[in-house]
Amino acid sequence: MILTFYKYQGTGNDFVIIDNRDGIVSKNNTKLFARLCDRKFGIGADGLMLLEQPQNDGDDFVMVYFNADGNESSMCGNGGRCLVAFAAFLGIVEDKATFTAIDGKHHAEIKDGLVRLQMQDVQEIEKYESHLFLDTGSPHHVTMVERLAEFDVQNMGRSIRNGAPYFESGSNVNFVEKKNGNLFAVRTYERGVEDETLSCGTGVTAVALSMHATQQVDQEEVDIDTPGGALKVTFKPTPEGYKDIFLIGPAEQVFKGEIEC
Ligand SMILES: N[C@@H](CCC[C@H](N)C(=O)O)C(=O)O
Repeated sequence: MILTFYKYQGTGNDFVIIDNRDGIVSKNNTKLFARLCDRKFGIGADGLMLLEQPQNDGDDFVMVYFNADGNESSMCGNGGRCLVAFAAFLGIVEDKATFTAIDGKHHAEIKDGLVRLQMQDVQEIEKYESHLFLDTGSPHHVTMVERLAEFDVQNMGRSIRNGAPYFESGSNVNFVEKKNGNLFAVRTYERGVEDETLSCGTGVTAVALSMHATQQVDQEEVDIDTPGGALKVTFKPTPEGYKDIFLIGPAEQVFKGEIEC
């Protein structure tokens, strides 16, 4: 079979996207997804997404996300932003979109060339001496470091991701350095990619909330520099947790192709 695919990137977090509204691809084809994401034997990507027919009232589409290892995983923030740009490219949406992903319903808007994606509310942030842990749709370990540019994200990230208390199910691991005011630099080790990626949307969302929760910042808007580009996170702190969380940044189509599978 010849499969048409699209390649997108959001601050360097890159994805293969397939329009699966007619169900041409089975969601259980882990081997195929891993091969398509392989940077030497396939197209190459941090993850793969299927855009599927909406199942719920008011939705424009369904997002199904797989990590580069081919396994379906939890929410991908940059992926969600890219899928909204893809839905606009297909003409499914104009400047506003509503879709369901594994963590529930999301609203998004395309404005001034950026995709503004609403993330799920976050009720709980676990604070430890050396780090924080929270779920922003995907699990994230957040730790402050000095000299982030020289930090060994690959080895430190891998050992935290595989160690206690995460073990096999794992966590994504974010290393953060405060730059100035409300600007932070972040590098992320992603589970399922098992490597540092150039950016992680749920990761920078976790960092922004963690920096607010630990009084590193008092604004309700945090700017994050990732190795792949700049993202912004806005939110409302309430006594019940963080609400109205938005992940804002660019998402662009890189190319379209066909592959035999
Ligand atoms: N790159 C993503 C996160 C993708 C999921 C993650 N690797 C996991 O399995 O938890 C993002 O932009 O949020």
